Amino acid sequence: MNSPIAIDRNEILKRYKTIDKYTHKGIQGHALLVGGSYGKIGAMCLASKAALKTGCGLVTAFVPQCGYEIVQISIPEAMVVTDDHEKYISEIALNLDVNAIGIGPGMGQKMATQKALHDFLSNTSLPLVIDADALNILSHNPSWVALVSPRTILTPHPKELERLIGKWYTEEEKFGKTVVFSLVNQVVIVMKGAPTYIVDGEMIYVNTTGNAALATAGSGDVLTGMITSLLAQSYRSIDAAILGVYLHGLTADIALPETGYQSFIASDIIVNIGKAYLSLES
Ligand SMILES: NC(=O)C1=CN([C@@H]2O[C@H](COP(=O)(O)OP(=O)(O)OC[C@H]3O[C@@H](n4cnc5c(N)ncnc54)[C@H](OP(=O)(O)O)[C@@H]3O)[C@@H](O)[C@H]2O)[C@@H](O)CC1
Ligand SMILES: Nc1ncnc2c1ncn2[C@@H]1O[C@H](COP(=O)(O)OP(=O)(O)O)[C@@H](O)[C@H]1O
Ligand SMILES: [Mg+2]
Repeated sequence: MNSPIAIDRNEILKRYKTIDKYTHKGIQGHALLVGGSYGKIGAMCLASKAALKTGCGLVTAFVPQCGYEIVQISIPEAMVVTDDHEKYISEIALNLDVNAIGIGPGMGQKMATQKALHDFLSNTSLPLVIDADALNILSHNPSWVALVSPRTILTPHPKELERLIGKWYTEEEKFGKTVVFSLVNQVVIVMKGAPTYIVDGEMIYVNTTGNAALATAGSGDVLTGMITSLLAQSYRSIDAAILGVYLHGLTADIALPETGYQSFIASDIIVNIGKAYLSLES
């Protein structure tokens, strides 16, 4: 295994793009977030708001009908399109001009949702982030991984990674299997944890920001929104993954003196994205 490249400020400044003075929301990128189910619409609220705060121009959330008012009221800046089903996603039918899609947070794994994911993957070649239940559905249906477009970003936590690649017995075996999965399927894998590693074929990166405050409900959902936003802003997959993971961790480092480990919640990541960006400008 190649020794990992540290994702530090230097690596970030090689990739970070400042905003053009004359940009407008129409060219700043449109991110679509797909997910949510009854009782887990919050995951989509977090992902959608994080996408907006990471800088894309437009965000649309695709949720089951029970999520309509929740997302509209909690994030007035986001647009909402609903599935035909009340409580879970049953068909991802939309006719929108978007630049990137993040799918999975809070989505559940109902049979109809599984079929919806299958049909969606068969029909999209847009830049994509696959997280949470969308990853779990792929683990249940391994042949569907072949439907995933090259350069797609997968963001598993350790349990989701195990479901995807199978059990490992040593760290070396875990990385070996992840590298093979990345090479065979041509995907970028964000191995979330402490620390987070990013695997792009044989290239392995290790993040240097973040702390245990991030061990809180919804912090992965926020990361999905952030990376999807960066993809929508035309960052290459590997750069979106690297920059998203770095900024996400940096928010927790910035907030820690005020919140401590215990009272930091996923919304605090979103609140501190601005300060994380500003620290790149100074
Ligand atoms: N407000 C909302 O709407 C929210 C909605 N959410 C949505 O809920 C759905 C289910 O997602 P989920 O991740 O909670 O469940 P699941 O895949 O069974 O994994 C849990 C198990 O994985 C493990 N594990 C996790 N991290 C680990 C680590 N760092 N290091 C080691 N192990 C780790 C750990 O396993 P254990 O160690 O207990 O065996 C843990 O018990 C999903 O759609 C998500 O988006 C949530 O985001 C919450 C907020
Ligand atoms: N102890 C920790 N130190 C640093 N980062 C952590 C720690 N625990 C969790 N994280 C980060 O928090 C996020 C958790 O993601 P995930 O488990 O998908 O949360 P959720 O599904 O609740 O949104 C990941 O980005 C992970 O790297
Ligand atoms: Mg998660």
